Amino acid sequence: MGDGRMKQTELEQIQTKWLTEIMATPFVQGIRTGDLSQASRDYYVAQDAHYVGHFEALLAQTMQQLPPTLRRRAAVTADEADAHLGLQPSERYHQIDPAPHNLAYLAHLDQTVQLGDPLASMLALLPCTESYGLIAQKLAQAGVAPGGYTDWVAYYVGDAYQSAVTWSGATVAQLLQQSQLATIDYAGIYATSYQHELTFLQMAENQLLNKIFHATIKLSCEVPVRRCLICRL
Ligand SMILES: Cc1ncc(CN)c(N)n1
Repeated sequence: MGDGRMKQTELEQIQTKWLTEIMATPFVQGIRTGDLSQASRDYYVAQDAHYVGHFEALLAQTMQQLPPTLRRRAAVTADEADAHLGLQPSERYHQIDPAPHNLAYLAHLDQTVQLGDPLASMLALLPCTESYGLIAQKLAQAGVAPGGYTDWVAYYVGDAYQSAVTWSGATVAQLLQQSQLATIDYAGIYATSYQHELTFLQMAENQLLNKIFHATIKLSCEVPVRRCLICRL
């Protein structure tokens, strides 16, 4: 019989379920094969540059909620610019605004961190940190094709990133051990972040959307009042 508190195994089941779907997305597979359009990479990097900046601020807030013994000694921030460069974005990405799915993910993280409960905050942030560490390890194991985005994979399998993954997992494990019966839906918070991670990657390689944006961009050259909602061109 369980004691009503959340278990590590419950987290592992959630992680396995979502990671399987994440690995199957065309964007993740495109990183391995090199089959990603410029539009997809620009779109992803624009979204992620916005996301990472906000994530780092929320991680810094979470750090203040942790007992001092659990705080990370290494620098908290890593802007992931090298990972973005690894996807070879064009200058156009600077003109792409944050999309609703990105803002919805950040709103979930923000609302959770504002609860002020360190375990809830860490569980909301964990899918972000751990999923990319795992994605990159799996891609490296599968073997990145000659035209694939090896620098992106190298960034996330690198020691600096993997040590952040290890710290995040170990901190959650410690907080779980100390946790009392709670009214907060910890598993739900963690699963919701994973759902957002999947959507984020699905949106990055949405062929239909990319076609629409291209069509709109072409239109905007001739009819300036119609603008692409993403590029603002
Ligand atoms: C959306 C998202 N999730 C995770 C990561 C890896 N920190 C990222 N850069 N962006």
